[in-house]
Amino acid sequence: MLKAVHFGAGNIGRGFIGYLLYKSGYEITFVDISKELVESINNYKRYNVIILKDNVEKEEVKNIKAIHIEDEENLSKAIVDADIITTSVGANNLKSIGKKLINYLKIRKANIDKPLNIMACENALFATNILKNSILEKGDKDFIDYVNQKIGFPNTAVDRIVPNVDIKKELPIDVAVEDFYEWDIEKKAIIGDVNIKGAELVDDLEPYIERKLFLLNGAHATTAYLGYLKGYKYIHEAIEDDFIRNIVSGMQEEASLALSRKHNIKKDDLERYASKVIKRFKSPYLKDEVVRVGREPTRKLAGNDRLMMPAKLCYEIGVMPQFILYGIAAGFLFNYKEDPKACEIQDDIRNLGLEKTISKVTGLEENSDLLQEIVKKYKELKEAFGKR
Ligand SMILES: NC(=O)C1=CN([C@@H]2O[C@H](COP(=O)(O)OP(=O)(O)OC[C@H]3O[C@@H](n4cnc5c(N)ncnc54)[C@H](O)[C@@H]3O)[C@@H](O)[C@H]2O)C=CC1
Ligand SMILES: O=P(O)(O)OC[C@H]1O[C@](O)(CO)[C@@H](O)[C@@H]1O
Repeated sequence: MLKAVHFGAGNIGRGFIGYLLYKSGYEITFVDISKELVESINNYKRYNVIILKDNVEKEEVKNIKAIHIEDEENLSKAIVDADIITTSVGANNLKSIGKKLINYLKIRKANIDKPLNIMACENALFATNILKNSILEKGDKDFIDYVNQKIGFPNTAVDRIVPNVDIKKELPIDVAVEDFYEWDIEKKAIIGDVNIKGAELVDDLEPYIERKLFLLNGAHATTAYLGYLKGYKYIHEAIEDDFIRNIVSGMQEEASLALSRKHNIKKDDLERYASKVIKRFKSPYLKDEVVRVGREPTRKLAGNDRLMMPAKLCYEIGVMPQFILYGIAAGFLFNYKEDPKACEIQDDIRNLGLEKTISKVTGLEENSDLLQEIVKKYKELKEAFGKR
């Protein structure tokens, strides 16, 4: 049986990547930092994926086990035997995974000679490259040659909304997911074969990653930050608010203009994709909390992420992205106390001032047009809704 090692046994790990790997005939070894989650997986040796729609479906995932990230002996064995390694740990945790993989890949090099593909499945542009660079950065020539010849590092775009929804579960590790999913994998970077049911191998991945990161994740973050500001708990409630939906659709139009210019994608293809995303947000089954979708705002408001990237692309073609900037401004008003990164931004606004904080998070110059527009929109939104 084909063997997969997956780092990050969370929502996406179990609800999407693990689900499709199992359906493709892989035996899955999950690796996680949570001892409780590792014990739970080894205790039950299976879990259910609950597909949230009008007639809820349940699909079982079996042939699984789990290893704790510090269990060096078993992790080493799993890496040596693996046919595929995937991650869904959060883009900010990729570098630490890469560093851990170095020694295990050196042991693999000395013991086995079969192709291996490593794929990061994160909401970030070219996340697999981040992982690959952290594996190679201190390597000697022999190791670098081995990695470049024997290991494929395809980038991916992963899309399935997997909320932390509170529903009746048979097992504590069951996971509830939206009905939709899309997994695009960079064909040219694969070594040997990767056959995953439901995943699509694409020649040019960049348009897929940027379309998803801007039109889904960017729209999602905009809905989340404005929804939080107006006191909504769930995405499906916030997207029904006309003021919010108007800004979200406007930001999708701006991002679509940038995408169509950069990747020569037909406008009506992007419009169809964008309106399907809004329909997905409206699903009342997901009960997706705005504070999950808006989590870690320092990452989501950063210069290389889902809002600033399309904003800069618009500005470069002479368009001031008014709606995208409302989403970014709302992100700086996201003062959710349970989110350490949201608290970091609010502390900085108090200590450094608004303009310095926006510059620190987004990478924009303080005197830039985009930053000054964000400041204006921040003040407008705060005046109108900032009572929280
Ligand atoms: N939840 C969703 O709807 C989607 C999430 N994603 C992306 O998938 C990734 C994971 O997201 P979720 O599954 O929602 O988060 P999650 O928090 O449910 O799962 C992350 C898992 O990774 C584990 N983890 C964290 N650092 C680790 C490390 N250094 N070593 C091993 N395990 C580690 C955590 O213990 C947790 O179990 C993120 O990059 C996210 O952006 C992508 C598409 C959809
Ligand atoms: O996982 P992140 O990047 O923190 O943000 C959550 C986003 O990812 C998604 O899981 C979809 O990719 C959505 O739930 C949301 O847009």
